[in-house]
Amino acid sequence: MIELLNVSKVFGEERAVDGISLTVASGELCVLVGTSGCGKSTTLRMINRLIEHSGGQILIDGHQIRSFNAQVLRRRIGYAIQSTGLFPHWTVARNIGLVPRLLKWAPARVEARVTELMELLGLEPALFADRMPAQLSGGQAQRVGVARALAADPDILLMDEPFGALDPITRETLQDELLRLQSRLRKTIVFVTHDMDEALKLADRIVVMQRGRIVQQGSPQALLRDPADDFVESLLGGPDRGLKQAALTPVSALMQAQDQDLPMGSAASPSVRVDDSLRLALSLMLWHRRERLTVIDHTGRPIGTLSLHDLLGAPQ
Ligand SMILES: Nc1ncnc2c1ncn2[C@@H]1O[C@H](COP(=O)(O)OP(=O)(O)OP(=O)(O)O)[C@@H](O)[C@H]1O
Repeated sequence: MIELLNVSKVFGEERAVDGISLTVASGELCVLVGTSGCGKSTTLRMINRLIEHSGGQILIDGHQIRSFNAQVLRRRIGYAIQSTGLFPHWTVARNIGLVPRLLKWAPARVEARVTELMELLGLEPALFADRMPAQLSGGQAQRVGVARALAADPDILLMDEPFGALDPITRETLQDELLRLQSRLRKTIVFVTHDMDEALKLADRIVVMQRGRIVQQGSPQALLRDPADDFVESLLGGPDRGLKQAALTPVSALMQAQDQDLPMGSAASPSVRVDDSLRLALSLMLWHRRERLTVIDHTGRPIGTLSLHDLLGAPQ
């Protein structure tokens, strides 16, 4: 668990972070979001003491971070950044094994861990272990950066715009992989982005910052339902909010199950999977000009229907 209690950071005359309080529970994925210069990266970097806080307290599992040696603390916390920070003259394998080597793991254990992580991140070891960072695409380099952050199996992961420089498709793939990894590893993650769609997709909890302060925090659904002010509402996309909310809700939330003896779509009627989003369902209705879709399970078996009427009746 990470706790920030009334934390500030002053650079010269500027209060980059101005008295923020925040608790990130174990296993939670917390996303800090806000416009450029609002203090997101500074907040993140205070947690692993790359930047020392000027006021307040930061605790990890109940202990003040200042009670730890800064280097020891940093080796306990994974850190992935947009520019990857890979050493250009080291191979991929050597880059990933950095922290375990610093922790003096036996070479065979480091090697096994590097191979395990490369497989976990979809980087075939035989193909990539001996490559240099310059021989990687942006997406592959980001995977290496994430693998390196996970190398010593830290409980806490700090991620600063890790997918920021990627094309939308690669970015989405890596977001999906992060969610898949997180469902398995349950790390405590603080993730910084200025992209609200990324925040809505990834976060258990979103923390919106503005000029060094927290203006709102809550689940993606809670923010969409009830933005605290015009700033949060505009970050959330203003009138696009309805679609963003639909993107977060699965078809299963509103479908009418078949066993309720409701009229099914015809065999030729367009179908949507039960775990697809309501946004996709709406898009299919618009595309096919139909007010009703057949809902199928992952085997393709029809299990219910979803109508436009059901969609419009969705609770806010
Ligand atoms: N080392 C530093 N020295 C002086 N001022 C700094 C330093 N680091 C950050 N700042 C200032 O602190 C403020 C917050 O910066 P920070 O990098 O935390 O913002 P951010 O929300 O992460 O922005 P971005 O999305 O553009 O990265 C900015 O005004 C920045 O200029």
